[in-house]
Amino acid sequence: MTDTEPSPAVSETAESIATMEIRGAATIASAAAEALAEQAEAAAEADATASDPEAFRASLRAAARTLRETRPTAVSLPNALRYVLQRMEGDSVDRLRRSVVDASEAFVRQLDRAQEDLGQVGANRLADGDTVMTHCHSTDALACIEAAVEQGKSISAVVKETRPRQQGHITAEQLRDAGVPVTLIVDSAARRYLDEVDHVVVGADSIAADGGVINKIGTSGLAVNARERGVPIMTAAQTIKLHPETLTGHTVEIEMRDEAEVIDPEAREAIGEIDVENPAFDVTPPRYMDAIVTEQGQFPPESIVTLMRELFGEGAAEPWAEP
Ligand SMILES: O=P(O)(O)OC[C@H]1O[C@H](OP(=O)(O)O)[C@H](O)[C@@H]1O
Repeated sequence: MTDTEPSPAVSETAESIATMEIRGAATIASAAAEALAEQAEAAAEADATASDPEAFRASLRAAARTLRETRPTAVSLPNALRYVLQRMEGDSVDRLRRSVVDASEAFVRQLDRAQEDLGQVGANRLADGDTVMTHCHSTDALACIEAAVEQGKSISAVVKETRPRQQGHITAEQLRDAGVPVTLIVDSAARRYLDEVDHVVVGADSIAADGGVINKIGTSGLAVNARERGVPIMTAAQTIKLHPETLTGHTVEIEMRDEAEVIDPEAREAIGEIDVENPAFDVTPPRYMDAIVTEQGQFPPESIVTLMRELFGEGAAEPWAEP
């Protein structure tokens, strides 16, 4: 490891995020924070950085850049890196190391607490006997359903499989483990089943300042159909999903993934000359979303900007950039 080279632990985490072995906005955020702590431990031992505070700082910034470059859409990733790097302080390598490890642990604790708190808020929106529809796999959305079950409510679920990666299977398994009866459907059956559903509950990868919800591809179509059917839809999203750059007019980059996730290369070859596109996310305009549920309570999407200013008023610092 040279002074700016990421430790093997960081490279492994970055690779796992890029290949989606580690996935889901909150899980990515905690893995990134933990990887920075591992980088701090490794840099405190490495020849090039162990006795040079500036080289230590540079190696943490480089590690953060490696992690930042893995996937572009979930803002929880840069928000996690920001949280940890902004708390890196001290004039010796040992103090710097301690500050990074402490910040990383504090971040993960905060993340867990936030998910628990938002689960209670989301659960309050659900009534005994409700059927919910889910899309993709979101730990924040599941926290709401599981908290409702813990409140003693009887909840059942219609789970969309969520092509192309079928994260709905993970949701189905976790809900079943929580004692929720599950019906798994293909994505295109969603509108038909909305008639049997009381609530749609989804997660978010990023929330824009105008209240737009960036979530797994298919969320926006589901939201429009839910509105047409009169079924309320909520997004469960901890405040680390608020995207500070959108306060200054930036848009959220939508990740385009490999076409092999959509069609097997052989099948594609057999069809002949076609284009294949695989956007991983879409944007649901605020007018189609009933509520954004956070650990600080629920918000109409249009008012989320107030909370965003409060939490990220100073804008989107990039503490991983070279000074
Ligand atoms: O943070 P939690 O609620 O767990 O997940 C939030 C979102 O992250 C996932 O993205 P991907 O599967 O990583 O592409 C889904 O879009 C999900 O709604």
